[in-house]
Amino acid sequence: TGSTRPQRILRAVQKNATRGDPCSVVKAIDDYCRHKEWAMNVGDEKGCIVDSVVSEVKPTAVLELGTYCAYSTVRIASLLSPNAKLITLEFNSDYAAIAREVIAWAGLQDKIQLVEGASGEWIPRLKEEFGIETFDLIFLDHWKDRYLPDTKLLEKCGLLRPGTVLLADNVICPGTPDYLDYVRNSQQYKSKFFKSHLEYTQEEDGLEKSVFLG
Ligand SMILES: O=C(NCCCCCn1ccc2cnccc21)c1cc(-c2ccc(F)cc2)cc(O)c1O
Ligand SMILES: [Mg+2]
Repeated sequence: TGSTRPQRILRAVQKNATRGDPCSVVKAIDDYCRHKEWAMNVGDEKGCIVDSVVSEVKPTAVLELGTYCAYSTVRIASLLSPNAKLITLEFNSDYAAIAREVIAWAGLQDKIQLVEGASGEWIPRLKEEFGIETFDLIFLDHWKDRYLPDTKLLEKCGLLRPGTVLLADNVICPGTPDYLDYVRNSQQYKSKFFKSHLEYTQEEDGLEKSVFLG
């Protein structure tokens, strides 16, 4: 049996990136996925928008929903202050295993906690299991039909505070219409769309940045 796409991405990182150098890990994945085979990383174009939001928010507590091969995990964590922490949730255990190796190659295992499981099951447990009060930044990049229910669950669990930023990938492609409708029409959010393209393609996509107002 052959290798999987995540395994080939990890191999490209181990071949082309420098241990302990997150930027080289990000570049190795982008080069592989742009020139060899497409994969659902947020990618370099949308990644620059993610970078600018992280730099503006300066979060100390970050939640990522959807790790995949840890491309955005590494990209975000590399911008965090020394005491900041990132919790990333991955449902697929094969993806999680690869992600752990990519995170280790980047040398970011002390900043990142990878949790395996479903958002609906884990969000209610985050406060107790990880001593989290509220998150400063949440990156939504998991099942597109879970963005809205999980946002409501995060509200219900008291994991948002006035000023918490939700940054959502793929709001155009594959699309998250019910989530967009909610954050753009709710009095509890100030929402802004960042037009971009689907990773490594010319297809339209974008990120939605929504500030929770409380
Ligand atoms: O599906 C996408 N991502 C989600 C993957 C599965 C997440 C599973 N998961 C992880 C944590 C977690 C916690 N709870 C429950 C489930 C959970 C995705 C797809 C495309 C895409 C694909 C084909 C195409 F033609 C165009 C676009 C592009 C993207 O950028 C994407 O992100
Ligand atoms: Mg995505």
